[in-house]
Amino acid sequence: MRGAINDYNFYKAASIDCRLKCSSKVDGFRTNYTELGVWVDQTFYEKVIKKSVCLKKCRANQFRHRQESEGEKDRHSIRTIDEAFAERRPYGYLHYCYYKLEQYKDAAAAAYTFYLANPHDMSVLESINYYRNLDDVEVSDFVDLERKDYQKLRMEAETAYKEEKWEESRKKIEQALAAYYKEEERCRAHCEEVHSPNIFPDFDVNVADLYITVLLCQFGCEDKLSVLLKDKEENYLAEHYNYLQFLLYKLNHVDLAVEAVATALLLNPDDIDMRKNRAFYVMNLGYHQAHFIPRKEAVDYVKRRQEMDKLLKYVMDVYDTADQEDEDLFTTDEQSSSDGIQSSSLLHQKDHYMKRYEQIGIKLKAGSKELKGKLRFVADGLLREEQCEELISVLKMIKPEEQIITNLTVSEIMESAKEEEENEVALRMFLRVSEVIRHYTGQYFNQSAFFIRQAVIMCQQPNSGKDFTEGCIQQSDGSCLQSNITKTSERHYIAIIYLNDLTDGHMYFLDKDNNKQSKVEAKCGRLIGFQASDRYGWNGLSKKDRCVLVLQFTIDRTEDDNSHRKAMTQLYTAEQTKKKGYKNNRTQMLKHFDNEGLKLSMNETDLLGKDRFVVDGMANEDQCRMLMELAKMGAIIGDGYDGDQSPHSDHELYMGLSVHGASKLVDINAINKDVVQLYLDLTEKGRLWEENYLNLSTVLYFDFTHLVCRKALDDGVTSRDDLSHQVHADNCVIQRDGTCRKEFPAYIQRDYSGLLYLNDDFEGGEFFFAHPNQTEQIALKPKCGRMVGFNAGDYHGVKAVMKGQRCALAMWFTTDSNFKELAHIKARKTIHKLNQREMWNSRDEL
Ligand SMILES: O=C(O)CCC(=O)C(=O)O
Ligand SMILES: [Fe+2]
Repeated sequence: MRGAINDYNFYKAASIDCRLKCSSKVDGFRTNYTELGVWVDQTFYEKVIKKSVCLKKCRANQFRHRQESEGEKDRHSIRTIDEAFAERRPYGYLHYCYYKLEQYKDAAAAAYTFYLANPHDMSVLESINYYRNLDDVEVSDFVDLERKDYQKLRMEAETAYKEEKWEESRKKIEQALAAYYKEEERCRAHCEEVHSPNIFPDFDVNVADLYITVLLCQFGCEDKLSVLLKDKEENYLAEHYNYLQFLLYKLNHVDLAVEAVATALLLNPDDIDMRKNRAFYVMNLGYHQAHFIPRKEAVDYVKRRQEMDKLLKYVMDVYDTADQEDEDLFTTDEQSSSDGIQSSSLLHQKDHYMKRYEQIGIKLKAGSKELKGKLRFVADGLLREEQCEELISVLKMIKPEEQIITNLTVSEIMESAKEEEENEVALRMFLRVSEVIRHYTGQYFNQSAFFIRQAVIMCQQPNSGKDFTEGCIQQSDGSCLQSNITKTSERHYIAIIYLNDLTDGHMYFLDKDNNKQSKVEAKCGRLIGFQASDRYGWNGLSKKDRCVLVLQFTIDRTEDDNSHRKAMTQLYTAEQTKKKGYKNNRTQMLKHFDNEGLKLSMNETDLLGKDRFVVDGMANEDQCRMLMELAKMGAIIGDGYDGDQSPHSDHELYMGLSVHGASKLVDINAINKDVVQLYLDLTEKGRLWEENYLNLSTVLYFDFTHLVCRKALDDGVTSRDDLSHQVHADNCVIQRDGTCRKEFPAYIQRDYSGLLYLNDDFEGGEFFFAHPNQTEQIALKPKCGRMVGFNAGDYHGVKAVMKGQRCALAMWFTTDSNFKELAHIKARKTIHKLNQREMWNSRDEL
């Protein structure tokens, strides 16, 4: 029996070897059309003939020393034998023989091998139980004698994985994959072997019929191989890439991990976990759609299976049924229209995104017509004023030395961010903004594979720019316009974003004779997109620095600059380490607050909702008065609402002062620094309370902080049925059906909200929580030092302020450090600087 198994295995392996060898040999042939006449597709039949010759030779050679049995010539009996071996029937006999010979270890292995293919066979189960109870048989004796390399390696990989030996596991998984693909190829070759014809009565029909049988068999290879022990495993092959992505991530090969994600999703697009992984790489590590390219081996595999599938479907639909002679397999409707679908969906996608961008304030201002060039556009609203200022100040901080042109790259900010927290926040913003610009520009130009090639912040001093007339037309990198434009720049695009408003120093597009075609004025947040081969230049500057953010894009993946992803990864890792070490010392903190006189007035039970609280004593009367005073002096009407003085109610005046605004006022000496210090301290106290009271396991960051007043207008209206602030949630848009959707233009990054009230000398103005149908759930009256906190997704509103003015410190928190409000750090720095100056001054006086 052992001899039979050995013989069979040899026969099978040798035949497959011959087939593979001969296939690869004929695949290399170029067909000579004159050799065989024109009555058939020569390429195909010539290959068949040559392969047949090769096979005959190869087999004769392989089986030289073996006797060819009668059965070898009889395909039918070969198939029967094949089935018997596939079901492992010989092992059923084998284990019984060993049993009789009292070789129990061998018997155990044979029985186990048989059992794996016949798990429902009661007698073999009994035998296994019997062997298991024997003294000289151990668990390790139950081995699968037919186990293939690809299964063995996969098991070893899983063992290493469980033991957290990442490198070893990765190596094994890669080997398992290589072994799988090899085994699958052999499986397909074997299909040809088993179903090969040896008689040709009706040549064409027979060849076709037989080919279909082979095809069916080959298509089944995946199922056949998707077994580790005895049961078929779902997504067997895809699982390898699942392991791989985790291992590669652990081993810090993030680019390769991304490739594994793409491959896993190619093989199993419905894998929810893998989709989440993809989102993780995009959100946290700076990858985008075009980076997710699956491995070639899997692409080929899938393509081959699709082709087989298509052919088989064709067979089902057409070949077996009717006389549709003209049916052409290779120009099906699906295929001919697919290009059309693709391009129209790309256009559709562009429209979709452009609308979305409009909702968040990014507006297209000019296109090719206005700018007089095919691929050009101008859009506004890419950056807010404070973001423009921030990017400029980062440059000035890192490179303070005076230069005509100063450039700052992502890597340089990354270096500086290691020491300065402020620069870290700026770096996050820079990366976020660059990504938006990349996506926007790519969408505009209908390029889905769009990569950043280079990104710099650049400032140029006044009067250093040469005008057109002086023979140098300056480009975004400070060089002069070249007359010979290289061909390579066709695949490059440029985006220039102005960081300041200027009355001069505008950009011009030029024709080939350097005549001005169109002009774009400088304005913070204005984006100009165009092809790198376009001719453009700047007017000489006269008054202020001209600062811009310049992004160069490429559609060639090999030119993709990875410093953005490196920076994102660095930030993410640092954040994770910080989070690990982070333990909020809840009890101690709350005790400290208790000593300070803070008192919890209402908890989540009182307030009818999880994560809600009201705490009193957060500020004393003096502190409230000082902040009311600050609001009176510094609050801007319509702040945060584009200057709209009554954004919520026509009968009230709305005004606000952000931390950013307050810090600007101290900087120009318009307000006292101590009151800004108080602004910072009280909001920090509120933040700490909320983080500790809610017992959050992560840090709460400020996302936005606003000192806000709502003042009843003296408009003679005494009865009102409107609200001071309609029912809303702080991080989502309430839908008609009462659900809330986290989408633009809501501030979806906000996780928790807090309001610290400063006064109670007004009428109306109660805060209330609301039901999904927007009716009142529970209301409370503001007063000095009272803070209400809640989940930013909770529905709430403010009743009409009937008389007087109602002020509060509004705080919105996020757990996402990417949105950390930079102004708090900045304001502290400014105050620190002023304190130091004061100290020096008082020393001088002594
Ligand atoms: O001032 C209040 O009590 C609430 C204000 C509010 O909900 C908001 O501005 O989002
Ligand atoms: Fe709100």
